[in-house]
Amino acid sequence: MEGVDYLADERKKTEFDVEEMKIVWAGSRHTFEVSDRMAKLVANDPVFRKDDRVMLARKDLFKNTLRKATYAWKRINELRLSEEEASKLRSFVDEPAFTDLHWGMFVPAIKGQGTDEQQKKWLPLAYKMQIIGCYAQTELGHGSNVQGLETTATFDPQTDEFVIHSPTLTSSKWWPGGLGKVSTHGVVYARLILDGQEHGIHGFIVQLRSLEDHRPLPGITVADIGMKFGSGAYNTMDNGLLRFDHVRIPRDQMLMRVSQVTRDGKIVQSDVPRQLVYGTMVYVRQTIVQDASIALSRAVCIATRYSAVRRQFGSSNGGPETQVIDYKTQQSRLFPLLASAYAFRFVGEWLKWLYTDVTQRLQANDFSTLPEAHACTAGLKSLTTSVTADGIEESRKLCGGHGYLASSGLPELFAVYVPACTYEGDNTVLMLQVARFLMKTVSQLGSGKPPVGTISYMGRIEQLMQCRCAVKKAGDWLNPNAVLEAFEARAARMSVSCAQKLSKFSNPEEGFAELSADLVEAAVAHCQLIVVSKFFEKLQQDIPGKGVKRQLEVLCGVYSLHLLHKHQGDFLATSYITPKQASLANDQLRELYSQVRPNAIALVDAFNYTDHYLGSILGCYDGNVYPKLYEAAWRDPLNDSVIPDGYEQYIRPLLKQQLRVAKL
Ligand SMILES: Cc1cc2nc3c(=O)[nH]c(=O)nc-3n(C[C@H](O)[C@H](O)[C@H](O)COP(=O)(O)OP(=O)(O)OC[C@H]3O[C@@H](n4cnc5c(N)ncnc54)[C@H](O)[C@@H]3O)c2cc1C
Repeated sequence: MEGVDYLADERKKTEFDVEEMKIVWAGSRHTFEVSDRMAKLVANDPVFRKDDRVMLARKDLFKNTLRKATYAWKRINELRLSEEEASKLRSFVDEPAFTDLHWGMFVPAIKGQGTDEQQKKWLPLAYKMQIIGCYAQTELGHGSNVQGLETTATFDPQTDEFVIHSPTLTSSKWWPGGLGKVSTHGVVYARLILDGQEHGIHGFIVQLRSLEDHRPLPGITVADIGMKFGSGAYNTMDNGLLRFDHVRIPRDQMLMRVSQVTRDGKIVQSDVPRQLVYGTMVYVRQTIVQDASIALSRAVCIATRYSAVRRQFGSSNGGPETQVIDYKTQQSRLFPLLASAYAFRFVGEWLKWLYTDVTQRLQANDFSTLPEAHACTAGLKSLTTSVTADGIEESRKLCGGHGYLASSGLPELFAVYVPACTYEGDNTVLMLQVARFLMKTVSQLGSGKPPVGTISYMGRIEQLMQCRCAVKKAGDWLNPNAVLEAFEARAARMSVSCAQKLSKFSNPEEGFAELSADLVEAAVAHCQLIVVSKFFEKLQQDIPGKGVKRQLEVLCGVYSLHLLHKHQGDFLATSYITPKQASLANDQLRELYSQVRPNAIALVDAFNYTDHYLGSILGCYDGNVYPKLYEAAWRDPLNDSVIPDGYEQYIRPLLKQQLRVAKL
């Protein structure tokens, strides 16, 4: 039945002001209004339809993406949208496309690494999309280890040019999004060679295709790298391969904000500090953390709504069966993910602030907080994307068999999201960077240089090594100080334990390699502490709206206590808590699940996602799941005919025992 809200009873149970929670989730009333307007604009425009995406063959899929991206650009111009509105509109189109790399990597690379003249020359062209750019760093044989890249940029003083060359097969650029079929230009990373001497990896703006007929320029071989994981998903993107055969570019196309090559082929450092480049990295990683909260909240919204619709067992006297959301096992899998989505939203918001703070400090030549900010963004990128990828898959399982249908939206969401664990830094490699920072911090304790920002708890190391948990009853775990101290003591003790083990090795690098798995665990503990503490900080703000703050307190409790329960081995092994206190934490966690239950639907409604954006029959707002699943099945191309194509050729000969004469 159209217009009936099958989740209305659930919505009546809500104990807080959902409209106010929408503002909290969006970050501000202004952001909420912009998002709401852009989401509806996209949802109501048939060009942005995406329910057929998983069934399209690659070429049709790609052409359709080109159409959507170009049409979106047309609408952005027609409606004179601001940068904020345009970026929201693109995100609600919800389809990976060359534009993501153009706006997300190519433009920021020129802004961050180009001189003022270079920015003046290239940015206006990029802003109007008169050129389309990609970010070409990774090679077939080299990804995480950027210093191992093989592409060369050799300066030719005779012609005042760089010669860009791919000396081996493994030096072929491999993966850059937008490169395969669309980009006209790329920021290409290559090994700088001056007078036979190597000078490290630098970025170069290289034109790849003709602006007249789109053909690759002489010396350039470029193509798509082929189908990727899943249907639809990231296959809308033309990730590409690229080889250079002695391609010449003018000297002024090396990005020279930090290092410059002079006319006579000398390298000089500009007065711009090298550390400025890290500012861009902090920016990109904070957007990844924001995206993690969005992807996780989408999956959780689908799983929560469907869990309230789906019923199994427990019928008495012919009454309805039990809603699966009422099973404690379902709650213990689902509600921590719901709480994580909110936790990541708030830590992402804080990272945005951190980026502004870092930028201002860099401009004032203050680099003191940079190592901490760098470690913190690397760690949070790694933590939030890993949890989100696993959380989307868990949400799929929470939807039982129907979660496996493409129309649930979850398989495609997983396939499109999971590479976030790899790009912009492999998650394990990033956690190892955090671990290095932690080990350095521990080694400097007592040197008179107090740890700052998210690592400042290490300044209280003596207290954190000795203190014991004071919890006596389950309710004591609601005290933020008790929870924070538990996470601080665990993180500090794990780091110190690693440092002690490391000190036994005569060669520290060998020790680091040997202990790397333990070091990653210590880094994860540190990053979980950051998320927990930022959630508590959020709760200290003035949060208006009936019952809104109360719900967030419950979610914060769920987030922290589920981590404590899941990692209780760490907390017990570091002797901060006793088995009895671990058990009390779990009792409190169960109690919190009961408090989330009546509000679960409203908590996912607060994300304010349109049915178009969710792209899931199981997650639709009205909960009218079954008729929609039934209708969707009939729309599958296999159901175009009752008798399938291939019946005469294969099924009939099989059934009639005529395989010897069949044309197979
Ligand atoms: C969808 C997608 C889009 C991409 N887009 C772009 C793009 O636009 N531009 C671009 O330049 N690149 C792009 N990339 C490439 C991406 O940045 C790299 O894949 C990424 O940096 C990881 O590098 P890798 O593939 O070499 O992995 P590897 O480093 O080879 O990882 C393989 C395994 O080795 C482990 N490992 C590696 N080093 C260490 C170590 N020191 N210690 C312990 N373990 C280690 C990793 O944890 C992993 O388990 C994209 C990749 C994907 C999947």
